[in-house]
Amino acid sequence: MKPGKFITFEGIDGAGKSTHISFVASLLHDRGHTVLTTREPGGTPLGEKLRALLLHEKMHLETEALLMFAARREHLAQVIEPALKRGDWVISDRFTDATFAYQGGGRKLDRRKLEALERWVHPDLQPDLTLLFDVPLEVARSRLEKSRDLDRFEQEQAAFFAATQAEYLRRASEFPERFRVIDSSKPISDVNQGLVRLFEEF
Ligand SMILES: Nc1ncnc2c1ncn2[C@@H]1O[C@H](COP(=O)(O)OP(=O)(O)O)[C@@H](O)[C@H]1O
Ligand SMILES: Cc1cn([C@H]2C[C@H](O)[C@@H](COP(=O)(O)OP(=O)(O)O)O2)c(=O)[nH]c1=O
Repeated sequence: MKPGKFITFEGIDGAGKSTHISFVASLLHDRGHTVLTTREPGGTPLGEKLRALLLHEKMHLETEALLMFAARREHLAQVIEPALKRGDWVISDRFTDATFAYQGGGRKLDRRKLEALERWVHPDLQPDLTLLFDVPLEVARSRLEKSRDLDRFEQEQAAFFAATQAEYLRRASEFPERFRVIDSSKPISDVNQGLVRLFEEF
């Protein structure tokens, strides 16, 4: 039983997740919720160390997937589960859908292995709502290049992001009850207005 709500933000790099997280957090805060925002990989001191390795060190694909779930295990135990039990609303910049999309879709790791890890690490928890920021690949790429130095994932080629995005969209149609796809090719103010409408019904 968890009195709080768990909301995740997903999308390929440059789709606009981080830009809209603080907007949604303040929207929910204004409605009287205590809101905790966090991110993956990361969200705990150990998780942030794993994040630095994941974003910058070369490693075997299965090591990558296992470390994503190791960081997630810690994140759930230290941050997400206690917050939801207290009744807080948790917003996470990425969660397990990202592992299915990047390690499964992008890097082609067998989905059954990821499903086994998911059953191990969080058998009874799924997000209440997942916002998938959807944007054409070229738009995401040009926003990224203008905004920051690129990490190990962001340096991948277009085919990798096409496969990652396709897996995100496949999951959105597999789990329509919790996914909402946001057209984030629109200007930031339009995306914000869409989010206001979406949260009126959530
Ligand atoms: N709807 C939008 N229109 C124009 N630029 C945007 C939009 N959303 C985000 N950006 C810009 O694109 C860049 C990447 O956005 P960011 O939120 O960091 O993406 P993500 O967290 O999904 O990787 C930032 O410079 C941000 O200001
Ligand atoms: C959570 C997660 C992230 N990632 C990748 C996607 C991103 O490229 C990277 C870091 O995510 P993110 O925090 O979105 O990067 P940034 O702060 O640069 O916007 O990690 C995976 O490959 N698998 C996962 O399970």
